[in-house]
Amino acid sequence: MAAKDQATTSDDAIRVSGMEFSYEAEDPIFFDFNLDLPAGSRCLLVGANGSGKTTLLKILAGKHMVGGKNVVQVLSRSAFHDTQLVCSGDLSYLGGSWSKTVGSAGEVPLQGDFSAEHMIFGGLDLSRLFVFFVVLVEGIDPVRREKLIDLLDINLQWRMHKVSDGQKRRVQICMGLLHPFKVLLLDEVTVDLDVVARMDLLEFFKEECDQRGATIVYATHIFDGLETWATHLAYIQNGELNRSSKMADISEMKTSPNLLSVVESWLRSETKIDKKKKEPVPAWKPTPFDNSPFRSSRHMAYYR
Ligand SMILES: Nc1ncnc2c1ncn2[C@@H]1O[C@H](COP(=O)(O)OP(=O)(O)OP(=O)(O)O)[C@@H](O)[C@H]1O
Repeated sequence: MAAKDQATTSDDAIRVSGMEFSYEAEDPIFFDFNLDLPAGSRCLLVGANGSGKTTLLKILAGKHMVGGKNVVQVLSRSAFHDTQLVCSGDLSYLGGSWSKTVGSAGEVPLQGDFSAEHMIFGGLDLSRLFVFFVVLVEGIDPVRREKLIDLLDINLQWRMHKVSDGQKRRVQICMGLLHPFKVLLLDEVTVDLDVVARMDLLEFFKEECDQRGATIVYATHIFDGLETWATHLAYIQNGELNRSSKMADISEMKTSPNLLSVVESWLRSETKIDKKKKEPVPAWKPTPFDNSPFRSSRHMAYYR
């Protein structure tokens, strides 16, 4: 699926070929990185802390520019250059911590009078609003909105400055899902949710992919219930795509169908390799013999 030399198909929702990226004045995070995902897939993005998951999701969301115009394509359009991808709501990114203003929550496309720009210019701070106003975005299918409000158990009378982190997160997720996205990028968004909200949300995502052909990439460290949820898995190690395949093709899952143990074993062996690489070369220590006229090569060899 992901190999550079493997032919991509026209129904790929995500296509990354030969991508290189580095943060300003830093060593490259990605070098010649390739990933293809077919429309309708639900791909888990796994990897150790700092391996590059968030960076990759942000690149797919068009938030970071990479060299070359068609290197990162979402729905056959350039993720960075085609701003309509996000503005239309076809591409939605949900991640990071909840922010108080629409300006930052504007990762979610808001339309109509409640547009992100309008709110920023108005200097309006979402944090004191009734949730009712936050989710009442114009041009949204009311049935879909009701479904999401019900699914996420959102009380429209909540005041944003008086709700818990998990409740804020539910509102953020609701806003991000109001528009029927075609590609959804999720960066560990279920972390504040209780188990019922999380499982219901995963089921909703599954329906979106199965019924509408939407594509989801989900970076997470929480694997409960994901064995049967995901269709694909991409494992990033230090900016390299270590594995990328259909879930059904992961050989380790056939012997132990427990995703947590499988990923844990990958990360543990990765840590061992990294530790070996980092093992310091024993430093040469000067000894009393070094300055002695009687020192022998045997002594020197012993101390080095
Ligand atoms: N704004 C930045 N400037 C410079 N380096 C950064 C920046 N953001 C991330 N990095 C570096 O890029 C690498 C990948 O970070 P990234 O956040 O993509 O990892 P991650 O896999 O999402 O990690 P985690 O599982 O901890 O969320 C890390 O080495 C990190 O230090």
